[in-house]
Amino acid sequence: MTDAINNTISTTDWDQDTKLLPRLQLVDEKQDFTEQLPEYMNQWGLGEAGFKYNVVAVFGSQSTGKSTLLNGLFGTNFDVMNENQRSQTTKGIWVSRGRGMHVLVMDVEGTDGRERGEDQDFERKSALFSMATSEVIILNLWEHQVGLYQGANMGLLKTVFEVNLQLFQHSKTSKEKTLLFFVVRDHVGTTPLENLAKTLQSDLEKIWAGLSKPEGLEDCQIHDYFDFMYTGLPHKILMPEKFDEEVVHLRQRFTDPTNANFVFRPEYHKRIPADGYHVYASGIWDKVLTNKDLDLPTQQELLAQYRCDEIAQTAFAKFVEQLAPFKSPILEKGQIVDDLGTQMTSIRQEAIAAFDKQASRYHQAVYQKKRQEMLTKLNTQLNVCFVGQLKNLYKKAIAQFDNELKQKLKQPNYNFASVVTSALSKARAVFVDGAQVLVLADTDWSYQLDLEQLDEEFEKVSTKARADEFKKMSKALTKQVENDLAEPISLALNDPQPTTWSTILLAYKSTLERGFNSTAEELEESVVTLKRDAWIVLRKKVDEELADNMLLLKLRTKFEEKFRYDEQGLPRVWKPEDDIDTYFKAAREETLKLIPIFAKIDLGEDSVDVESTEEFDFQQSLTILTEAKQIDINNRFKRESDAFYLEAKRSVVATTAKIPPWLGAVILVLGWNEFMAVLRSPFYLFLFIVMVCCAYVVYVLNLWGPLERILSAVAGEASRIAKDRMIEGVDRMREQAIELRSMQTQQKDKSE
Ligand SMILES: Nc1nc2c(ncn2[C@@H]2O[C@H](COP(=O)(O)OP(=O)(O)OP(=O)(O)O)[C@@H](O)[C@H]2O)c(=O)[nH]1
Repeated sequence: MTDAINNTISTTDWDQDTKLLPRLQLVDEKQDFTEQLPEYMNQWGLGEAGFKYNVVAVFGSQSTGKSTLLNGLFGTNFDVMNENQRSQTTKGIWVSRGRGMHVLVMDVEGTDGRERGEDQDFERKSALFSMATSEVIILNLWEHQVGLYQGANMGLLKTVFEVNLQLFQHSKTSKEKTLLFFVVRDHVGTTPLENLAKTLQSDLEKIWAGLSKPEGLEDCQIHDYFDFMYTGLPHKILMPEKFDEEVVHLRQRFTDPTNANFVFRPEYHKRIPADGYHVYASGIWDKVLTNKDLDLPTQQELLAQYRCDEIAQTAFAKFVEQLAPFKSPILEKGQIVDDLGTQMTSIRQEAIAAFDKQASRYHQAVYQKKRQEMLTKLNTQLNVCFVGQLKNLYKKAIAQFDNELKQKLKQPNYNFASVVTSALSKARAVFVDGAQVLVLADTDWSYQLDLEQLDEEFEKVSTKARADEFKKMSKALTKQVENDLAEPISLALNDPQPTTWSTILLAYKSTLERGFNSTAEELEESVVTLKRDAWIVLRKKVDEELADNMLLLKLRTKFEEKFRYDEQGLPRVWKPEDDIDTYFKAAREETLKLIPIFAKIDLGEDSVDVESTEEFDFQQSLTILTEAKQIDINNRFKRESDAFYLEAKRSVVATTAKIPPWLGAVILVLGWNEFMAVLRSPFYLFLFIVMVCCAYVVYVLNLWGPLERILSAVAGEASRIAKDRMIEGVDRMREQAIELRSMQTQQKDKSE
């Protein structure tokens, strides 16, 4: 701020700035404030001047050569009264820029205006306005007016002081000073300027003392608010050259900061940035017109608020424009903008810089407040992109995790846990790296919640993958167990021994060892389930093998082995002297002893690591046959074995049913003739030998059974055919009988 004020004036060369400067009626006769000031400020090249401009206003009685003085001093072209008409020329307030300098020059309508009559109202209003907007007030007065305490000028000065007190009544601490620059016109020189100044000064103090001061400002001094400067100018009409020379000399005080009497000292500056001057000036005039309380600090604050809002709006509009290209791909297309963090920072930086550039010149408290508001507004907009990009990063991370898992799990020889860990860390990095750079400074943005949610989502995906993996493994293991155990179980159960179950358990364990790969070990909780599943498969296989019929078959086979075969494994041919009952009992007892072996899986010394669940009871799974079932099987087997017993008994009877020797003697005696006839007849002998040979072959090849069946089949067929023939013959006979009877009946009818 200090630097800005130190550079309050910026001058260009008087001689080079020859372009005609346009002037503007700031307040017209109807007391309306112009709307063209911003436009003129730009034309005058002051729009962007910041604090580098000064304002001077001229006050004085009407037709005291004010416009002439300003035109001479500042190169302006305010209207000057035509000598012939001598009527008021300046109406309202006019403003222009000084030639070759950044100075706004205000030509104020003359006071005690004859043409306004007793209307002192405008004088007060213009005084208030000039005091509020200008750093230097030139008070123009004729030399002969000096010392006339009751004169028109004194009334004007009284007004100036009063309005000044009004302007600063609320600001007890900071008293902004204004320079009152008295220009004594037509200064002849007989009374030295110093004497005139003294007279004026004492008059001013008298006026000041006579003022009724506002509450709290009773003791304030005139010098608290004003600095004074006095100068005289020769008669313009009588001594034009001298007048012009003095004016040029006087101009130095307005243009040369190094001049000892330089008027635009920093402490007089109203600290209104040039771009806000029109708002400030029109606001002041508005207050002046409506006769509302006017105090400068409040006005400056109001101006700051208004202008800061305006500046913020412009900066914000540009910011929105710059942000738009990022918003749409993020929000509508779900894209991820790579350098979004950097882009957001730079766009925000640019907007803040644009705001700072102009707004920082205004009331500091207001500026800081508005800056904070602006920052919040920018951050709110940027947050939309932040949140959108986070969402897109979130989706990307999940998709990447899912894809990588699927791909890696398709490859051979993977380790599930390491595949999950690596995919997880990569996908997490996608989100975290992307999110980190999005968190802008001066924000409370955080992606922690999203990260937590993402972790949960990762967990869900990996749980699903784990479940799939488990299913896959379980299926493979079940198949393997089925394949590997089918044969050993079948073999072991077909040859039941006390060691049967330990053989089966051994096969089960070695299958499990081969079935679990490293992945299974990673899936700790699953291993338990897999073991259980494998056990269930084993149990199913055992059930199949020991289904009722299969079990009975096994028992029967075992029984047959014992009962029908001897120790050498040869089939037994029962002889009458054999003790079939004992053999039978022994074989049956031994076979029945197998039922308890089959009935329960005997773990023996082995231990099987299978955990029970609510649905599955391991201990119960060891029981294959319940007590009732065992009894049932027992009974059924006994019934079946009875058949073997009977068969054995029958075969003994068959072998013992021999022809008695006496019957041979009877046959020989009775059949001697036939026997001899056979021996004597070569044909019969041959036939006999053939029959004997056939019988021998049938006996040797044990074809008696089939032969018997063939013969019985042939006999059956022959009897059937004979039966059919007989039925046919009977039918035919019946038909013939019927026919005969009908013929007889016909003949009888004819004869009658
Ligand atoms: N005696 C004298 N007359 C001057 C001087 N300067 C200007 N005049 C004349 O005074 C008359 C009024 O000059 P303006 O410059 O129009 O005075 P003004 O104070 O701006 O007048 P209003 O704007 O009407 O109040 C003109 O005719 C000038 O020629 C001066 O230094 N001495």
